Amino acid sequence: MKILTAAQIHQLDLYTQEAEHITSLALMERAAEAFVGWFTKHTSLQKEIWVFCGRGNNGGDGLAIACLLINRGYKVKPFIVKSGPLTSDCAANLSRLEKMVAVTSIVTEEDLVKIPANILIIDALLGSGLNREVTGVYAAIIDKINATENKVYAVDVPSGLYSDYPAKHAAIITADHTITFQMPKLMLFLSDHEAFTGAWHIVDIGLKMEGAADIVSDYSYTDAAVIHKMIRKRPVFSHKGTFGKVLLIAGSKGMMGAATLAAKSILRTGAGLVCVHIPGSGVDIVQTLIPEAILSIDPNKEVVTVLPDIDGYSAIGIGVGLGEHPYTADVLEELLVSSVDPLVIDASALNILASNPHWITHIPPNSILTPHPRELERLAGMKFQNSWERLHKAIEMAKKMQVIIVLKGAYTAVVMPTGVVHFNSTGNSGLATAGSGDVLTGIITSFLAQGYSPADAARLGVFAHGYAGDAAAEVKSKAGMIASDITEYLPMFFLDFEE
Ligand SMILES: NC(=O)C1=CN([C@@H]2O[C@H](COP(=O)(O)OP(=O)(O)OC[C@H]3O[C@@H](n4cnc5c(N)ncnc54)[C@H](O)[C@@H]3O)[C@@H](O)[C@H]2O)[C@@H](O)CC1
Ligand SMILES: [K+]
Repeated sequence: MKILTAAQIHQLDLYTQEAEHITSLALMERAAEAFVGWFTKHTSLQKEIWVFCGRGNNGGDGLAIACLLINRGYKVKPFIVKSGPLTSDCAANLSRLEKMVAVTSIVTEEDLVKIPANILIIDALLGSGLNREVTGVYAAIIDKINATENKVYAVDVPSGLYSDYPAKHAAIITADHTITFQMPKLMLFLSDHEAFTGAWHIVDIGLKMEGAADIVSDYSYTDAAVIHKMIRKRPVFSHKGTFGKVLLIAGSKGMMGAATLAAKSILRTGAGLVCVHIPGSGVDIVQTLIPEAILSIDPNKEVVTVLPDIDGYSAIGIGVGLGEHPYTADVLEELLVSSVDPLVIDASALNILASNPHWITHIPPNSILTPHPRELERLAGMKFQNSWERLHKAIEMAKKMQVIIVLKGAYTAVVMPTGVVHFNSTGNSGLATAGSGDVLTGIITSFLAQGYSPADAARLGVFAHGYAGDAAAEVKSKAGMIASDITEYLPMFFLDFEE
């Protein structure tokens, strides 16, 4: 699903109105109904609801929401900012609401009343039309709402947060839930914004998505629909060679578990065969834990010192648990120089690269690098001030290096060599556990070996990893799940998307 800017969404609104011969007021009513559908499912009738509405169409949504909630028996106290003129749809909903209940006007800060405890708040002050710093009466209301302990539900976006770029001002609603219309906005994906957005949820307001076909966006959201189109069925007439042969160069003394996790994930993702090149001391461990894997044994017991024969493999992954011994670094250099096809590069291999930045030119184009934020900082040779800077540095690096960067975290960003970014939709905080990255490397390498393009292998891999993590968390809990559970729940992904 494309992620559109506020201006592009407005374009889509107009397209929908024209295509369906409906007014903007009717579309606003749909948005209000979609919000209320979510809201009534997740709240009870018991608490009074204060609805704060601004002068634009976000405020119009708030007023329409208030009407709908009153009709459903909720006790509602609405407020309208009247520091200037209202948009026509906002005014239309205000006169409708005023026939049902008294609406308190807020013209200046003096009109603000004390907000009691134990109510629910709907924030419909400012939406995607925000185009300047928030000051004056809007800022005063936002501060007052944020100072209470009440649960806050933001309509479309938390008021004060721009949809497409970070805000510099302080007056931004800190919502518990953001109910966003039709598609996620770019700002919902930045970790620094979690305090403002809370948990966010997409509700369908029936915009005609074919109107977005020609709209160009550098950002997209990898949801289940995308994956259903991407994933291929396994052919009936197949043998293990059909599904690719993976070489994994991994492990060092004390970190053989990483090699095991990645190798097992390669197999659980459906590759036909995996050969793991490990130091000698890991043989019993890996052979016992994964009898299905073939071993290539390094002459050194503790670290990888020799590059095995790389011919005949459909994909090669390097880095998990390797350590950064100088001999191991030499192996990485040799692999980079002698490879033509894209590689999957993770963990120790990324740190070795960060220490040897001149090797970057040897990385085969379209290779997949899977750094977590700290590893990206080391690769970039700088500290990032915030997640916006981090994302933009990743885009710059992916373009410059002509590689795919999988920037790991909530909504993992898969950044293409073109600069296009695909945010992932699956996963939970339980994935932030030791070994989870090793599992991801295994999954991506496996998809690559099965003939998916590097771009698809990265997006599929990240989605499947998150999906398996969600399935694991349902049974084992977010805190209680461990990396090997992600591997064990990978079959859930294939049952739901391939079978
Ligand atoms: N466009 C449409 O057809 C639809 C829009 N919808 C709603 O409309 C919202 C967008 O509405 P608008 O474009 O009217 O904009 P907003 O309601 O977000 O903003 C209202 C007005 O506030 C002004 N403003 C901007 N920044 C300000 C600031 N810092 N301080 C004070 N005033 C400021 C703007 O000039 C704008 O006219 C969406 O977020 C969504 O909630 C939905 O009803 C669905 C349909
Ligand atoms: K809002």
